[in-house]
Amino acid sequence: MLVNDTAPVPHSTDSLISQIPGVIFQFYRSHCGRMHFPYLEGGGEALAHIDRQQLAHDAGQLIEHLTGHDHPKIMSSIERSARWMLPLTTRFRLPFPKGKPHWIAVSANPSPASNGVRWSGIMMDITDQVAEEQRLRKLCDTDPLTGLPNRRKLMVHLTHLASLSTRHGTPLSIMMVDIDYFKQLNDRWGHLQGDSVLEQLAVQTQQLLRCEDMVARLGGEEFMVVLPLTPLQQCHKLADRLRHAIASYDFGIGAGQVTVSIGVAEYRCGEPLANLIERADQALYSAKEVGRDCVCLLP
Ligand SMILES: Nc1nc2c(ncn2[C@@H]2O[C@H](COP(=O)(O)OP(=O)(O)OP(=O)(O)O)[C@@H](O)[C@H]2O)c(=O)[nH]1
Repeated sequence: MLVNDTAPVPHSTDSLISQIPGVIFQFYRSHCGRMHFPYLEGGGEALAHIDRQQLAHDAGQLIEHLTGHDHPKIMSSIERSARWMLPLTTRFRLPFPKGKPHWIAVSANPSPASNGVRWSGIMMDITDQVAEEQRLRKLCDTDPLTGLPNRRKLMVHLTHLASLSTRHGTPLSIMMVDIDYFKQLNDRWGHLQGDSVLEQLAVQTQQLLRCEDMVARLGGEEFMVVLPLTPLQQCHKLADRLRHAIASYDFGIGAGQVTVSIGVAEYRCGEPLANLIERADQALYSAKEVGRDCVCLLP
């Protein structure tokens, strides 16, 4: 007998809803802040273990126990949606009994109800999608050879630190680090050995820094180190320690074969970042000019 797979199979709405990979809900919040789900139906692994009966009476506990910053984030989304009658669109991590929390996306429309606001909407488990987004973001932000942040990631970070420095008047310094005669090193020892030097240099530099500092590969044999809460003189000392550590390290071709020149500059509150980078570049240029394997600074 032939079966027509494309013909809709008759379903009751309830059995259809129980099979969808997410939940349909109504959520109510009274003017005094009491929250509950008058309606919550559907399927999906992450949402399967939640206590629906409890949520039908009180949703406050579930929301209060959300992971990380999700509680204040979701409360302010609810508040904004209720105040301006705008769609509620957000995502949060739902604790999962075994393993990592699952990411849940919420999309709901508000409407005024007696003594409060009622939202009608859907929740979907988007854990796989978020993992893929994180993987792609890491790919965009990382230098594939050394695993260090790349120029793009560095600029986002530096912009954030510069605005903190301007707001709080705190010091911020950078180092521009460039390997000396890297072309000769490649020519003499081969490109693979050159790559290995870059990788090891990344590790060596990171080991000298505090966890809030960042070292990034700008491209080729050039790196930048960003040091929050660090004035110029302190940055100068650290740069000299780094220069010395590199010069005395054996990168697999004998100690003393790899040296770096370093340009150091300090951020002036409120200036464009391009000016800071330009000064560090000029300082690096001076270090190359005076013979390499040294540190120069420009305040
Ligand atoms: N092995 C390797 N070499 C690279 C990579 N990226 C850039 N280079 C090489 O780095 C060299 C940089 O050469 P230059 O810009 O002339 O600089 P330098 O020889 O270090 O000279 P100074 O900076 O003036 O001391 C070039 O030969 C590039 O091919 C990389 O990812 N791996």
